[in-house]
Amino acid sequence: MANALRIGLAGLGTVGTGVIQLIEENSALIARRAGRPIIITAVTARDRTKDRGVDLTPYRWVDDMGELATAADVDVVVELVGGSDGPALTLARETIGAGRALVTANKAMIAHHGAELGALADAKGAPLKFEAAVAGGIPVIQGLRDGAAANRIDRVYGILNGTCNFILSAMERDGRDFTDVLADAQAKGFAEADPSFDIDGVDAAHKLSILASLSFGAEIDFAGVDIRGIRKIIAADIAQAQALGYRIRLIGLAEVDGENGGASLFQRVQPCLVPLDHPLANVTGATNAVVAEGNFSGRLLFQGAGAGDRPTASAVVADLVDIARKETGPAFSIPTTELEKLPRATAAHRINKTYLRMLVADRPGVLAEIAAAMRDAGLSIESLIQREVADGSALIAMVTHEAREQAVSDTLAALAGSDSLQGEPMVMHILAN
Ligand SMILES: NC(=O)C1=CN([C@@H]2O[C@H](COP(=O)(O)OP(=O)(O)OC[C@H]3O[C@@H](n4cnc5c(N)ncnc54)[C@H](O)[C@@H]3O)[C@@H](O)[C@H]2O)C=CC1
Ligand SMILES: N[C@@H](CC=O)C(=O)O
Ligand code: NA
Repeated sequence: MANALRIGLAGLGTVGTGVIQLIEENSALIARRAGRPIIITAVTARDRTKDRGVDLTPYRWVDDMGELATAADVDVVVELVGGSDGPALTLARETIGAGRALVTANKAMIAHHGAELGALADAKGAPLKFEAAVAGGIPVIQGLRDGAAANRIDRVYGILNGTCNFILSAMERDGRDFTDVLADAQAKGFAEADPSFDIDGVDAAHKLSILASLSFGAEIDFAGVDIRGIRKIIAADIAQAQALGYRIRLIGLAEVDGENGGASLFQRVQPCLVPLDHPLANVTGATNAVVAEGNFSGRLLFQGAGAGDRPTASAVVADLVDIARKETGPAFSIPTTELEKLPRATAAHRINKTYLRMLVADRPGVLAEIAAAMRDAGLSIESLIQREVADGSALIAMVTHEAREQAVSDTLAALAGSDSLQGEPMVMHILAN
């Protein structure tokens, strides 16, 4: 058998220890499929003495992470440290700069620096692979970059954050409290080091910007993602959504918009109401799902575990198998320097059905005031639930007919400052089938 592919592993947390376990447990199978053994030679993390439940004695411990970039006993660096900048980025630059392959699960780094790293990797002929960075164990990067390579894709969307999906589905199943479920997701290793990245939609936006680039051949534009997280969802939203025939999911959606004649890029992460008969409504727990619409393939649905040690390790090692087989090519779907810079699309013309939830003063005339604001903006109601929630307060939850986003903004602007409203209205779009 050919020479082993030798791995320098940076980061020994949830994903890093999963990679060690996978390479140990499936070594014979991996060697057969890769055409040569894949072995770990050197490892590094913050704390050498920590008990991680894996035996590190077969591997050379490296104190200075940067050493892996040029170490003589390393062919591929696997970066599982995290963080868009800092030591992960330095390691990535030095590794690729040295003409060496880099595998990473770091979506934050790819979303922010993918253009620079991809261009460097392409120029150096050094593989840069990041299957684990989007939707954990689901082979969606490979699916879009290779499997759907012959298609024009104009729309990609899905459930891209395991932590949020775990929280939303536990809240809907058990009526549990948000913070209580977040602690569970953290204990299972799903959440980011800073869980606000999950809850506030930033992690999903990192992934969406990478998916959009792969799907549309566009430059990554993370700063262009309109991001809303799940913090403002209350138990009543989940209950009302269910009563109206929906489930709430955090959805990332990217689309090539032709509204202004030329192509522009629309990217948004937001909680949406998903109709019960939509495939994404039944995606529960830390599962992710990505839908891509190819002009010849039709609708593709990728679904599987989006987070956690074993599924994420599966994606990391799949990248290593590709490198061992020398099946590489450019970092993105086309050479990085040829990715098109698409202008950002505006949203006012977009048409949605919309869920609006308002906490209001429970007194005569309030519903009429809301209805008048909606009428003036050209927004009509498809269904509505009103119930008293506390002395003097009522909750109104409604789904509108399809309307331009501008009509919803106009309605809310007309109601802003009204003393009938108690707190900010919650706005969520209905995901179209
Ligand atoms: N946990 C998950 O389910 C998934 C995580 N990812 C990504 O994988 C990467 C790793 O995530 P986890 O394993 O969950 O993180 P983690 O926090 O469990 O592990 C991070 C590891 O990096 C080491 N590290 C951090 N800063 C360091 C520094 N300055 N010097 C040396 N070592 C340092 C830590 O000691 C630890 O061993 C992140 O980029 C994350 O976004 C991607 C997909 C799924
Ligand atoms: N924190 C992320 C981990 C995987 O990317 C998530 O919850 O999806
Ligand atoms: Na993946």
